Amino acid sequence: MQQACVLLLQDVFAVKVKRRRAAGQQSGGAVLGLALFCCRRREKRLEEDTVHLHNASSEHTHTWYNKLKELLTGFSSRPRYLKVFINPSSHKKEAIHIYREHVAPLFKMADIHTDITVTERKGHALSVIQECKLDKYDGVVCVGGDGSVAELCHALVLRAQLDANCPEEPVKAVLPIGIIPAGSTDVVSCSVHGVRDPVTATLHIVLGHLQQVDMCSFSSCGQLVRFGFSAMFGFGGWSLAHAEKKRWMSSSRRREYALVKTLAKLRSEDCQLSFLPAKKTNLCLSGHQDQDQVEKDDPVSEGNESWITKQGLYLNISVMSIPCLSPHAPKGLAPNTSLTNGSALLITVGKASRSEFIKHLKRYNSSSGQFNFPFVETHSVSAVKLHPFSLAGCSEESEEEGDAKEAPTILSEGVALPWNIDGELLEIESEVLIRVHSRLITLYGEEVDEAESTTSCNCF
Ligand SMILES: Nc1ncnc2c1ncn2[C@@H]1O[C@H](COP(=O)(O)OP(=O)(O)OP(=O)(O)O)[C@@H](O)[C@H]1O
Repeated sequence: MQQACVLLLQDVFAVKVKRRRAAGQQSGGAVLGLALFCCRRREKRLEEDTVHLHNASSEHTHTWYNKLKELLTGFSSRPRYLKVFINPSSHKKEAIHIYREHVAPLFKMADIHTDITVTERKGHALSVIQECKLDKYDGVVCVGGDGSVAELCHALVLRAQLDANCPEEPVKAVLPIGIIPAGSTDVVSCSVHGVRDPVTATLHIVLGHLQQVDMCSFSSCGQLVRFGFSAMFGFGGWSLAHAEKKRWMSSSRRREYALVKTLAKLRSEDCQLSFLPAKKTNLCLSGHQDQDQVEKDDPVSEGNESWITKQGLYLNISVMSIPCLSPHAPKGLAPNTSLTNGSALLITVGKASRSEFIKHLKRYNSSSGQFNFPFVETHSVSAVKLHPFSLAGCSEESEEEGDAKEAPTILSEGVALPWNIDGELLEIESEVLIRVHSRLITLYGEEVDEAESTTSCNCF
């Protein structure tokens, strides 16, 4: 006996008339009914499925076909024409293959037309976005890793700002972005899909699932550096700087090498850190406070803004406006950070011994508790100012346990320090101002609480 099932039209992305055809026959043939191409959910994964409706009457079949087509074109968020960027150099150089194999067939089935650019160098996508006519497209698709995604998101927001002739304030990007993961970590893709899966990502695009997402602006000396989702300073910046020197290694080996090297030369940065607590919810997930840090508890008002300022030695400072989920950190580098609440999670890691710091890092890979250390603080913020001093708590030479607690040594003035902004290395000399901008960009996907964990990090 056949089982009845319910298929929601919102999950259907194409309808075709089925005909009986002889081998090699291109057209005509007796009508057999309809095929509905739809999406099925398996936890966070979206999978393609087909439902067959049998009916030998050509008239009935075409009545159903025309009505279903009309209903499907009524979904206004579904794209018809997409600008696609493919980074052929991402991760294992599989982006073009991933696009051809998993993405293009679904776009074709859903009657989505594409205009494809295979990027040739860093900054290529940015220059195309700056010059092309955007209003003919319904969305942009990025096939690549986090660096490519960050470049495109930055490009679209910058373009919106230029088009609006509004240099002072960020302007919401006019086109949504679909992200087909082809990188090594893919935290932005994981944060809106919950899995690193090109089919899931494509089906979110095809079905027009739109998710608004907060972004940050990063500026220094009054100049915009870029728009992005996350930044790490200290351990995260140095680790990326070490990794970039070994581009010839595979990305997993490079990441492991950089982690080990940065841990061996664990250093803390002497900084003045100011932040603007997010309105209403100033989440302090751990509540722990480093006693050695000089803290001005009373907020200092600048205009209508009340900044809290601290000074001290930090092993790492992260600011993340999205949860940064990945298979390595299923709950995210910034767990419970909503994509749309207009705030970011500030995570500060103060002085700690190497073994304590490793314990903190390892907990990202398991379930929780990564903030339950006396040297870790978290705050929900809407802006952060980070002023590194030329004095740095530095233990570059020694590799003994507890190095990071040693006395600071003096670095020369004007030294540019590494920042990891969305996985891209930026070297910045002076104070950096980070502001969170609510719902600055729209991504194809949805809010998810946790990523599917397919790998475990064996770096330690
Ligand atoms: N043809 C190309 N050759 C070299 N670099 C490119 C090319 N096209 C784009 N890029 C640049 O490569 C950088 C990294 O790209 P991407 O993040 O996609 O790959 P990845 O670094 O291997 O992945 P992940 O960040 O996940 O490790 C981006 O800044 C992008 O601008």
